[in-house]
Amino acid sequence: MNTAYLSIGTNMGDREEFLRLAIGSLSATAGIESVETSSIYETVPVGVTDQADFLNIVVRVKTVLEPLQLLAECQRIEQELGRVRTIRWGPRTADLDILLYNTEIIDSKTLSVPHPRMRERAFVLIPLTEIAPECIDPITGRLFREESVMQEDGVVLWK
Ligand SMILES: Nc1nc2nc(S)n(CCO)c2c(=O)[nH]1
Repeated sequence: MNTAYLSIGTNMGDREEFLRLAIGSLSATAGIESVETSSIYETVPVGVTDQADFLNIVVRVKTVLEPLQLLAECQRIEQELGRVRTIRWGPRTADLDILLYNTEIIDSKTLSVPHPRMRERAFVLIPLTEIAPECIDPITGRLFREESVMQEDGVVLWK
């Protein structure tokens, strides 16, 4: 059994409903045995800042799926929830990013793990360290909570 961490973000429509649907779809996916979720955080947009605030969570999944199979399922769920890739970094109904897969380091055209921008994203680090405070960066060998500067501004507990 493998352990993967995913970041889920949404800033369009009924944001909480999109999170609920994304979690439900993950739980119903063949090969995903369990889904544990962090609290929900409301977060200011990073990247393209003139857009609506996001709701973000991090989930821990136990899965027999290989990394690229898990990626395909995340992309399927994004499509199911109406993700239209128009403006890069723009608004989205649901964005599912693979953060970590066991302690693997993957660097391919289609998938980079650990997620290359996760260390600079408080909207990832805060929910990640909530559900996995002992999570270690497979590249540096250090705890994410210690190695990453977590600018907590812009990330507020929603529920
Ligand atoms: N706060 C926040 N900013 C973001 N910018 C992008 S792109 N995204 C989508 C995830 O890559 C987000 C997000 O999920 N949350």
